[in-house]
Amino acid sequence: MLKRNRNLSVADAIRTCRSAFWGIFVISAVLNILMLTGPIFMLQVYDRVLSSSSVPTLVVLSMITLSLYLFSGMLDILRSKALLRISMRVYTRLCNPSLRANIRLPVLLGSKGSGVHPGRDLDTIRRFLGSQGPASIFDLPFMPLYFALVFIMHSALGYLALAGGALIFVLVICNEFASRSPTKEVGMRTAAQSKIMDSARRNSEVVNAMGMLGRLSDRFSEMVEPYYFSQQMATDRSNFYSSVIKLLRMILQSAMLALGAYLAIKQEISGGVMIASSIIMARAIAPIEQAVGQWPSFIACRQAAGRLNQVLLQCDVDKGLEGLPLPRQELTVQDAATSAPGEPLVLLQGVEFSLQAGDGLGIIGGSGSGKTSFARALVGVWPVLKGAIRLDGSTIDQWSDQDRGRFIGYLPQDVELFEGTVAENIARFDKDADVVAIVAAAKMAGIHNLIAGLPEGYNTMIGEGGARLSAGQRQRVGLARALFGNPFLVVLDEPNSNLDVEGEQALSRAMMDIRERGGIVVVVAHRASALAAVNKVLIIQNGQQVAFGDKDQVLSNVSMLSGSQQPGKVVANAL
Ligand SMILES: Nc1ncnc2c1ncn2[C@@H]1O[C@H](COP(=O)(O)OP(=O)(O)OP(=O)(O)O)[C@@H](O)[C@H]1O
Repeated sequence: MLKRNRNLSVADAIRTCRSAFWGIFVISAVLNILMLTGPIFMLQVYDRVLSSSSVPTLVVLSMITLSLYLFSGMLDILRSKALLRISMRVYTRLCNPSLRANIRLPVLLGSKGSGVHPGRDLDTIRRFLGSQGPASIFDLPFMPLYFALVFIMHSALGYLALAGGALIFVLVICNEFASRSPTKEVGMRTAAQSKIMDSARRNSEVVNAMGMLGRLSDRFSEMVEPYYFSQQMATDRSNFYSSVIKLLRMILQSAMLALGAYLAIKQEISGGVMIASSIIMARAIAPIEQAVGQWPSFIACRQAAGRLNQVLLQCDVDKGLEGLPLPRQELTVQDAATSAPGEPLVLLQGVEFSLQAGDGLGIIGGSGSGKTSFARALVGVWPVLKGAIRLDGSTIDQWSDQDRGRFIGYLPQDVELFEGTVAENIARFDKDADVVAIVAAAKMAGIHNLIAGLPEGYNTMIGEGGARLSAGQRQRVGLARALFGNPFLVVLDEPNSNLDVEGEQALSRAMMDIRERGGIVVVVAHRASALAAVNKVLIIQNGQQVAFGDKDQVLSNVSMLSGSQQPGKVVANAL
């Protein structure tokens, strides 16, 4: 069945909790009605109990009030629990798309995406949704209820409450505008700081060996000051508005009491109404005050949601169709040009050739000529700006992510292994991988005996990035990973840079195996030995294709040009 994948947006994920949000809305409605328990109790005590001096009435009223308080306490706990569950559900729904976006970002945006952290943004959203922030937002729609009640008590009290409420509302809007940009700035600066931290940690050996610690710390310190400044500005502004609103609330409450007392003196309202209206007023303003307190996290959540949405949308590039037949016959490159993701500069262009099943291509060229760029375009991680790269007529992006992994094997220049066991790395972390296939890939890469000699064989943990293996071992595990599952197209970028003679022989054998089973192997080479198992050669210089054809012919042409009789030397010259 052909199926189109699509990333979930933050709104989609929140929408899946629609019924839970309705539940919270109903709980909030009941809670807000129950909030009137205190003022009504006070009203009754003043106007009924004191005037009648009836102790039984006081006891009954107290019992009812206590029950209502307990009930509202339970509802409050229920609402907090529901919010926590919603936050976890949204988090779980977006966890995988965010992780995928995180992995795709560098390939799509290059260095431009380095400040974007989908995981961190998702965490910000989760924390806000699980906090009391949404609860205070849910309380806001019930404010008119309190104002209406104050109006019912006396219109003068109602107008005063309304004027106070409007003033506070204006302050909330000012707070929103004042906090928006510093909060955004804080987010950006935090991301920049973690970037430095991450890169220093990743390159810790270089930093320690060459005494770069001090200089990196200085660089980090230079970033701390502006970070503190924006953080301080965001907090200062938010605190300022919270304090002003708090002050206003206190003034308003006393003003309500004063106006109530005046009206009571004039015998327009009772003493109970005077107290109750002041309490209701405080209750009406409480959600605004809470919302202002939660405002920085609300803005941070909204900005994180906006960023995450954009990233999820941008990374929704799995336009492939599941179930498209896998390629088996040919690779065609038509006047292809490529550049690094997110970079405008074209790094390689005018590449044109085609290979049939069973072919092996060696790519040679000087340093920085564009070989790796082409290898990346070939496996679909760098964009094809012009022309096309097709496998059996289809461009790589026409296959779904998952299917692509079934016909592409790639060994990058920096091998990039993952924390896990040798077997997991070879099997590309496929939990259902067949052990026989893992061992077959290892044997093909000539590393089976070496793995068997490790302390726990295939179950040996190799550490972060394969740190517990030697460079040559890493390269061969990477080769086995590229060969795993017998992919149709295997692209190897300088696979022999760390190999000994035995390793190079295993590599040549593996390349021959690929060709014999009807696959296509492409190898980027600096050393002539890597060309032993190929029948075609492509020469790239200065970001352009210089020659393509049968190995012997291309090498002898270059040989004639350079006047050398030895193909090995010719290759070296071509590099
Ligand atoms: N991520 C990147 N962003 C911008 N430019 C890049 C990026 N990666 C490589 N380049 C540039 O692209 C050009 C080709 O680089 P590439 O890595 O393809 O060369 P290469 O032929 O593989 O070199 P080498 O043999 O040294 O590995 C170089 O000029 C390099 O500076």
